Amino acid sequence: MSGEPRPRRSVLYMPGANERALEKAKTLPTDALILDLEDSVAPDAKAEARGRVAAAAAGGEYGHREVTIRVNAPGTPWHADDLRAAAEAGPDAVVVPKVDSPDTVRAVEAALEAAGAPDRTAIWAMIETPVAMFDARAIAGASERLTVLVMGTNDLAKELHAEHVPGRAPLLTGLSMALLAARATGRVILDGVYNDVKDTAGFEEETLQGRRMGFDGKTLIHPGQLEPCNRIYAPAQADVERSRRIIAAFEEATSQGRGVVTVDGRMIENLHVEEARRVLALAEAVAGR
Ligand SMILES: CC(C)(COP(=O)(O)OP(=O)(O)OC[C@H]1O[C@@H](n2cnc3c(N)ncnc32)[C@H](O)[C@@H]1OP(=O)(O)O)[C@@H](O)C(=O)NCCC(=O)NCCSC(=O)C[C@H](O)C(=O)O
Ligand SMILES: [Mg+2]
Repeated sequence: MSGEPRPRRSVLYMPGANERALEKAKTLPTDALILDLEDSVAPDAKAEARGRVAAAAAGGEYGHREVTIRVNAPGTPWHADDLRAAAEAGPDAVVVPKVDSPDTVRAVEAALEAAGAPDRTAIWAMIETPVAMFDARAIAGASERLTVLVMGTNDLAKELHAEHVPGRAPLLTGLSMALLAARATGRVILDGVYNDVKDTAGFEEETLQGRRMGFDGKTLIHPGQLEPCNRIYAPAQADVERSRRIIAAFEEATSQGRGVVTVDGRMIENLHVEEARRVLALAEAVAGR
């Protein structure tokens, strides 16, 4: 289920109880949506939000946007009902918070299948606890239905007793461990949210940091974060042109029996050509939006 260069530059959370936001999302330039039943929904509003979110996901009015439902965490009173409702709605994915072990993934998979979830409904696992960091590779590889890891940097900071600081030094170990797990298992991985919705410069700095680390996209909490996020996670025109030059130069070199060449003064080998092809495929997929 993974491996396709499907753009997931921007993945916007919205509170499942907020009807206006659910409606507004149909026109927002986001690659994917997470209709939230967990932290952004008060306990008294959970049941109503569940029905609202399931109807929105089943309604099929979100166009190219992937629609996912974030259920409440395993062990909470709402988890089983959320999974059943999500399975019946058949979204693109069910986002599971606070996944701490491969057994949790398998239990979610079994519950979705027992409730008749279609094959197209993937599992996205949130990696947001210290325990999950140490088991990230086993979690990521626990099921073929699991296609995406999602960083939960608010919960991670809370669990670590860490502060949110520019550069995210306290979180870098966890971010890197989850990234290694995603790449080791061929999964997509999304960066965590930036809480200050008015701080555009801070948001851009953190988004660029995530892209440079290797994330495939970022989770967001406000429509104002969409434009910079889509821009930063799309290959820039200069990268596209350089990728084309790399492929052309390497093809010419190999036709002459050489396995290495320079482009713009830098050594290019087969591995750089693979990366150039990945950039072009992503640019093409983004252009198709
Ligand atoms: C953060 C917010 C509470 C800010 O709300 P508000 O002050 O009302 O925003 P604005 O007035 O600027 O809103 C302008 C318009 O945009 C719409 N809007 C706002 N946010 C969204 C959204 N997320 N999706 C869709 N539309 C949105 C407003 O309705 C306004 O529309 P209009 O009236 O037509 O002008 C709010 O942005 C918000 O609730 N964000 C999402 C919060 C959320 O989902 N949190 C849970 C996920 S974060 C998390 O838990 C990560 C993880 O688990 C971890 O551990 O890190
Ligand atoms: Mg969280």
